[in-house]
Amino acid sequence: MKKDVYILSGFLGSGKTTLLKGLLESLKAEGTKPAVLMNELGSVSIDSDQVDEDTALREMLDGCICCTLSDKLESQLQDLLIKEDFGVLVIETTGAAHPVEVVDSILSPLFADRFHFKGILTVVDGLQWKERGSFSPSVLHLMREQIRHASFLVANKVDLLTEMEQGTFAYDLQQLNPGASIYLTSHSKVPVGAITSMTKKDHYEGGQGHTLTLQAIVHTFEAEVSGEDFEQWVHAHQESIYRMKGYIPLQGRKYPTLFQYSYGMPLYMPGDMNYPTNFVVIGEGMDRERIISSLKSLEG
Ligand SMILES: Nc1nc2c(ncn2[C@@H]2O[C@H](COP(=O)(O)OP(=O)(O)OP(=O)(O)O)[C@@H](O)[C@H]2O)c(=O)[nH]1
Repeated sequence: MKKDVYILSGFLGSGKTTLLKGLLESLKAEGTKPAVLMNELGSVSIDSDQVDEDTALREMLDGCICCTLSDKLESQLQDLLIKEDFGVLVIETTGAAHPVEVVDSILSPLFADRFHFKGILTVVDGLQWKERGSFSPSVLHLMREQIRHASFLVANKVDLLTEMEQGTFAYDLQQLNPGASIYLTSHSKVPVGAITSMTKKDHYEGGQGHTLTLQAIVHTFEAEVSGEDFEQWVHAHQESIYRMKGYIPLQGRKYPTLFQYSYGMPLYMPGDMNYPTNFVVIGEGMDRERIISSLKSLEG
């Protein structure tokens, strides 16, 4: 059975670890075995003490999961799958991470049959939000991105806001991400059922084309495809697709070819094994059925 994966995002100090602790307790109380992958920017882990010993934990220290550690993330995920018994995986990103880059690894063709990506939970600190004018434009941009891509928003630290400020806070978040569920909380207290039932709001599978909504589509090639046809397909779709990756069974090659595409750059790497021929595309405003049928039509 596929394991559910949640990505925990939110700016530094917003209340992610506080949310994680509560979430782990609630999952265990309802009989689900969680595992945690924790990323911290520093070389020493601080938050891992918050996870009890009977929860499988992997840590990625001294760098950000979304850039320098992205290869390591894949190996940590493999390791968890091989060695640990769990039903749900929670990945806590650093406050500086762009969550979409992490989604990218989860949606790796390697894990298409193993993980079910449930969505991004973003914790927002109400006080930080109120005083966001004091942050640099790049930090502000990151905060907005973390909010925009969430399936579920935890509007935290409302104990530090007046009622009027709480209303403005919720309104601002709704404006930035109208598709997300929003919970006003203090100490990140969210009922676990609200989180586990957020699948239907999951933007990453079968999204309905909201302009700010990212979708991921997975296609498994059932037959070989011509390299030339595939190249043309990529060219024709680069407007709406940000990221593509997967193992393509190209004609004339013994093993599927690893294909990577990001920011307009395609890259082909000859394969050396019979990897599953899963192909993942991530973009906005894509027509899922057309994408799948056009990929199928490449199979000769
Ligand atoms: N007043 C108040 N404090 C809170 C609330 N939620 C969390 N805190 C405190 O805020 C601090 C940061 O909380 P964490 O849960 O560690 O935040 P984080 O997002 O994991 O922090 P980083 O890992 O550094 O990014 C801690 O001291 C918490 O006790 C809240 O709702 N109200």
